[in-house]
Amino acid sequence: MGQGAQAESTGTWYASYNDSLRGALLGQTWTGLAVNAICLAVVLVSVQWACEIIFTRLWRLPGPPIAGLTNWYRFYLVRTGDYQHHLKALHDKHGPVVRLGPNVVDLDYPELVKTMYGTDNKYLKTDFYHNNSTKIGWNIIPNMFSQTDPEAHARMRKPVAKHYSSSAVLTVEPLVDKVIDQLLEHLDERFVKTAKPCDLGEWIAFCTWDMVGAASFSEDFGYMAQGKDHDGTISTADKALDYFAAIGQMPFLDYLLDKNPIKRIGPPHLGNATRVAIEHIATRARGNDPNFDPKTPDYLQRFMEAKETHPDIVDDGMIMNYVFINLLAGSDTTALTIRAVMYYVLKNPDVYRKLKSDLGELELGRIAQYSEAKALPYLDACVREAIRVHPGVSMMLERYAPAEGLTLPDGRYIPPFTKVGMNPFIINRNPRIWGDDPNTFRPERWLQQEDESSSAFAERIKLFNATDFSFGAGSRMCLGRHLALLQTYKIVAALVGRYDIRLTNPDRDWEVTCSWFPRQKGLVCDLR
Ligand code: HEM
Repeated sequence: MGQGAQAESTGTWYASYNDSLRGALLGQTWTGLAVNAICLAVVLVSVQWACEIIFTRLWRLPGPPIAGLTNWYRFYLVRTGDYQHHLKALHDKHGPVVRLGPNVVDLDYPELVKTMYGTDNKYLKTDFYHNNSTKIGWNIIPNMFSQTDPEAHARMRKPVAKHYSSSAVLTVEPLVDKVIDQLLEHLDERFVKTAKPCDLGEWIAFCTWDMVGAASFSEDFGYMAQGKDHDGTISTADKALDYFAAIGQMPFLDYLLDKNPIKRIGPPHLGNATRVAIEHIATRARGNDPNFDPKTPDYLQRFMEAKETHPDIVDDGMIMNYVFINLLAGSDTTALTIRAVMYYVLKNPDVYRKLKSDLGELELGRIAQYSEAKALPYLDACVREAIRVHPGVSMMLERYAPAEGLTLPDGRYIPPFTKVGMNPFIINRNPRIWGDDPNTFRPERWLQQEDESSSAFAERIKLFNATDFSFGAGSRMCLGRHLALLQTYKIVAALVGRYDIRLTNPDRDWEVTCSWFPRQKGLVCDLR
């Protein structure tokens, strides 16, 4: 090519490049619109970011410098699968206040539980919870867990709250008993008779999911019958909760991923569980549900009654929401709590011997009544201690600081609308409350010591109870805690009372991965 032709070609290319660039900058082409939108987004995010850094004055608070610049840091911590230990290490290094994001502070002040998680709704849930909303078509419907507006939340909670009280949960005890009975039969047949090692952790998950199905709509999901997660619901729920935990650190990402209106890039849906729930609601509404026995009302029945008594609040969508809360908030959390009790008891042979002899002496029968099991001080101590060292939610329960800000016990000030919170895993290890061995599983701490007066013991337990944060606190406290505890006490009593159980590999520690819930692997046991 001659020099003239080359210059002409370069000139043409330059002109066309110049045109598209101008077009892009003026927003006259699709590329231009996209470039402009991205630039605008970058500018807005940067301005917000700079304002947060400059005006919130949080830069004075301790924490990793990178956390002051971006939420990607806490997103990364959650994705490591070891969130709770990373956070504990940060608190050990920086003290009770750790800055986790540009506008996020994690606190370890048990004395502030009542202030921050009270019943006055001064500290509102943050947008961490938005992504837990139910998405139906284009509509995003907050459920009881994710609702951030206190009035709307109270309206949702009121029609069903009474059915989860400590006395009301006893009405579903017969449904729970049926499932525990099946668990024992399966363990006898599949593991005791064959002397094969049993992955007890897996069976506890099958059992709690079946139990939640039974308590919700009088029919289990068949996980124990099939001996596996036959429809993938359990693993899908795990994935969904891992997604919620990570995306909650940077909630806007949810609109680009799971709630993306053009192409959804989220965790898989709970297809089969949704189908089962809808089928049950439909057959119950038609009055031809073969599994339902009116003498033992289940939760679906209670929710349908709530539709009659509170027609302005409860419609079919809300019934679905209530059912899904039972499934999603109640199965994994309860399973990991039961596993935690079993693991710590089995890892500590003295504790195991003591619990077994206590249970043996009482002749509780094949399945103890909840009232009997709850009244056993050593079982109670084991359950409470396992929940303390291994709380089912090991994530910061995020709230916005109120308009007047928050003054910490040491005088430091947290400005309004900062995301503040406490994490049960950290609070449950605070040495000011739990003494000099907070990391040790020691059920005896819940019992009166030989040299301790009754009044001193009562004072100590009062302090423990006041800072007990494993189920949250105040008006947003866990709705299903009594249901979860009923299952936990009964199953642990049934397993330890009935079998001679040993860890197949007693020297091996289990693997725990934590995003929202600390999930465990490696509770493989020999049952006799
Ligand atoms: C051992 C098992 C469980 C643990 C450790 C647990 C833990 C928690 C925690 C820590 C919260 C407070 C979250 C926050 O304030 O940010 C919570 C809330 C909640 N939990 Fe549970 N939970 C368990 C079982 C259940 C069960 C069986 C249900 C079934 C109904 C349930 C339903 C709920 C609901 C509806 C809320 C939201 C309450 C509200 O905002 O009004 N949970 N849970």
